[in-house]
Parts: sequence; C-alpha cells; structure tokens
Amino acid sequence: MEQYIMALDQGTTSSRCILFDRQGRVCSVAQKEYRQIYPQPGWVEHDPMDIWSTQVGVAGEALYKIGAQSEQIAAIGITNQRESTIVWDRQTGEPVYNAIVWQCRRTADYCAQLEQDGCGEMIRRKTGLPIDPYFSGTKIRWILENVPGARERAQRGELLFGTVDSWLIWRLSGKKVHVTDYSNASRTMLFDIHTLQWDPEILALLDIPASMLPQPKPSSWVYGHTDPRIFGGKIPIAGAAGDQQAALFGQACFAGGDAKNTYGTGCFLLMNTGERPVASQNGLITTVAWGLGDRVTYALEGSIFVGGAVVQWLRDEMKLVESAADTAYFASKVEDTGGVYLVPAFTGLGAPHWDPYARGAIVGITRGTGKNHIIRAALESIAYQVHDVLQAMEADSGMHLSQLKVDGGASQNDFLLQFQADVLARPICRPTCTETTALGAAYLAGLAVGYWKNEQEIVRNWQVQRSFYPAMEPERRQKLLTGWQRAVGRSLQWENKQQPKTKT
Ligand SMILES: Nc1ncnc2c1ncn2[C@@H]1O[C@H](COP(=O)(O)OP(=O)(O)O)[C@@H](O)[C@H]1O
Ligand SMILES: O=P(O)(O)OC[C@H](O)CO
Repeated sequence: MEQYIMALDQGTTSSRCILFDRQGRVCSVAQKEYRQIYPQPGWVEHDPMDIWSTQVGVAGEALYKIGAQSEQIAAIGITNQRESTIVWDRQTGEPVYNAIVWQCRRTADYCAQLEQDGCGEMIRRKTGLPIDPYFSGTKIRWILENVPGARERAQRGELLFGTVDSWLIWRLSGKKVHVTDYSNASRTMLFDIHTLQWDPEILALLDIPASMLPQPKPSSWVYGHTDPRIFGGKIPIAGAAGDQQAALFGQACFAGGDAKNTYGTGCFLLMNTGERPVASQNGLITTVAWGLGDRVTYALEGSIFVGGAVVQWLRDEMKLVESAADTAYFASKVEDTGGVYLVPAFTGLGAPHWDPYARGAIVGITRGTGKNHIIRAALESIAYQVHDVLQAMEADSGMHLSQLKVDGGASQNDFLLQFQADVLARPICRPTCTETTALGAAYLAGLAVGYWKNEQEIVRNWQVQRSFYPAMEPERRQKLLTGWQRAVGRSLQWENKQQPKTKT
C-alpha cells in the first residue's frame, strides 16, 4: 500500500529526506550536514560523493525511523541546490572534479571577458540570465579547461555534466538515466528558456560539447525507477525542481503575481509570472518555475547569495552566538544597530547588483558599538536585501504584493520576520509547514503518479502559522533604507583592483 511520497532535498549545507502523506504532513525527517570546501578565498566546492552518500543515507534513515518499506513509497521527488556543477565519467561514475558550488566566484574574470566581448544581450535574451559566475555554464568550462585531460575526454563523449538533480537521478537509477528538469536547466546559462532546448550558439561560445548535457524534461514526470539495490524495491523517480522553484510550488503560488521568499543559506524571492517569461529591467532574472504536463510556468527571481549564511558566519567564524536561533534574542537586546550596517557580500552580490567583485563590509562602527549591534545588523542585512529585490520585482512586474509568504531555515527567526514586515511595510506570512522546498518536490512527484489529483488539493493543504504586521514609522524606515543603500555602495567592486568604483 503506497502511503508516502519521499522528497529528497539536497541543500547547500545539508541533505534532507522527508516522507509526506496525502495531507502534506511531515511523517519522517532525516538530515545530515556535509563538508564545505573553501580551497581559496571566493571559491566553494562540495565532494559529489558526499552529496550522494549523505542523500542516500538520510533517505534510508527516514524510512527506518517509521519502519517504512520501499513498497510504501508512491514516488520520489528531488529538489536541490541549483547551478552547482558536477562532471563525471559515464562509465565509472567517478566525478572528475569536486562540485563547483553556486556561490563560487572563480569564473568572475572570464564572465567579465564575455561581457566585454558583447555577449550579454544575446545570453540574457535566450537564457533570461545576466552573465555571472553563479550559473553553471562557466563552471563547466572551467573544469574542462583546468582538469588535465577533461576536454579531450568530454570531446570523446566520455564525460557527463549535471546539476545536483541530474547527478542524483543518474545514481538512483543505477547509472542509467541522464536527465534534468526545465527549472534546473534554466540555471545553467546554456538553456533557451523559450524553446526549452540547450542553445548551440552558447555551447559553441563556451566550448562545451552537447554530448555532456542531460535531457531536459518537465518537472513532474516519471524519469525512471530506483535501482532495487538502493531501497530494496523499484520506486518511480517522478519529480525534480530547483529548490527555489520547488518552494514556490510548495507554497501553492500557482497564480500569476503569487510570490514567496525563502530564507536559507541565501535568500530567493520568486514571483510566478504565468506562462509568459517576463524580461527584467531591474536586475532580476527570468527563470523557468516548472514544467507540468505540457504547460511551462515562468518566474521572476531575485537571488541573494548570503541570507542565513550570515548567521552561520556569526556563529562559526565570529563565535558571537552559540546557535542560529540565539541571534533573535541578542538582536532584540538593543533598540537599534547604533548606526551600524553589515553588508554580507561574502561571495559578491547577486540581484539586483550582480557584482562578483563586491565584498563584505561593516560600516558605521563607533566606540559604543557592541556585539549585539553587530548581530542585529547581520539580521537586518537579510531583510534589507529582500527589500531591494522586492522593489525591483514590483517595478518589473507592475504588481504590488499585498503580503509575502516566507519559508526556509531562517524564517524561524521572529525578530527577522518582524523587521522584514517593517522594512517592506506589509505583512509577512509564515505557513505551518516551512519545509516547502521538500513539499514542492513531493507535490511534483505525487502529481506525476496520481497520488495527488490536481493543484486545488495542494492549495487546500496550505495554512498560515503566523503573520507579522508592519509597525515602523515611515520616516524611520526611509532613514534606515537610505543608510543601507550607502553601505552597499561601499562594498561594490571591492575586489576589482583594476576599476575601483564606489557609489554613495
Ligand atoms: N533561528 C534562526 N535564525 C536565523 N537563521 C537561522 C535560524 N535557523 C536557521 N538559520 C539559518 O538558516 C540556514 C539554513 O536554512 P535551510 O533552509 O536549511 O538552508 P539550505 O537549504 O540553504 O541548506 C542557515 O544558514 C542558518 O544559519
Ligand atoms: O540550498 P539552498 O537552499 O541554499 O539554495 C541554493 C540555491 O538553489 C542557489 O541558487
């Protein structure tokens, strides 16, 4: 008897598995953090075998915790950190290099070169993306250029590329199925989001053989079945989506204009724009939200590289707090930051600035600045960044959001959500299930195998747990936002020794 849908949520800092029932309730969870590799300043890698072993390990653990068997799993849905790039040998399954993670800035100079060569307009028109090291395309090229023999092997058809969804599906299917879904493909900077095909002109420009690429498919689709040696039976692998798009689906944002913000390692604000890709004039990106049946839904996205990661930094590097949750307590011990701003541009800035050379800054420090001011400034920086992308999104879409749905690890922080409501001057709604990323992947898989019938069933499962209402004076809000903009100006182009540039 099929009782559950298994969602595999492969995130930047941990691999998670959740078993959901028909009401979208969490029945079992297992999670494991894994190693972050920082070989040089600005570089970030993961070991692809860590990704695989932790992910399959937590899946087994989630089954074991409730004594579930593979026959009780109706389908598996996969959701993943996006853009992170893995290249492996199609025969042996050996990765030729570590996964180059979405946050990694190593291809910044090559991206600047592409921009100088005048490729920006063509790439944005086809892919919906600005040229930036964030996306997979230049990361694949880096591997082919820098791993001895990789280019020749790729040209002989011996190597495969995949984002994390492809890597997991290929391994789960017993090294048989090499696919990706449209939402993940749309993060590679190689995919034409209008035709839903890999683009030959961009592939030629970056010198990437088409034979390496997975087959793009809808997000709700039976891609294949698990190798019975993994879970003891064959389970359909029936859904895949990038984690931010999956969260949009899990938040039941099905109508044009519906939006959510996820506070994970980064922060990602996505707005459903329906069956029409909307080109941004304000520093956002256009992305595929999902492919469902023969319909493709698009979204506008503001990608913020450092969200909850600034809290991790306070905890792990600065040792200012013992746990992420403590930040809410310390931040509320002071009235304000005493004029301090922290710009967490640790890996450059994404939307709306797209500056890979920006670096972190703490400004406005005085003799009276204390630990709690810095902690508060770190939390406030998350909310300010979300403010900037929401403003850009409303300008691009011509829509006004009456409220914002939120989710992700840092959405548990009540101080952050209250400050967010204050700087956005609108209510913030936190749902009962904040595991919306995994839930979205479960829904996509469940719809493909008939476990859920339609989107209405999903809308009925969504419930608000708590809303935060704005309570800040407009003058104070404006003053804080002006200070924030000045602080951001100090961090821009910091690492670009050739062209120093500051904005105030
Ligand atoms: N109570 C909290 N307050 C602030 N940040 C938090 C809190 N709980 C978790 N976080 C942050 O949320 C992030 C983890 O969220 P999660 O959604 O699991 O991220 P990811 O999927 O990117 O791994 C971490 O960066 C952590 O610092
Ligand atoms: O793994 P997360 O939740 O930090 O999400 C990362 C994004 O997918 C990067 O684009």
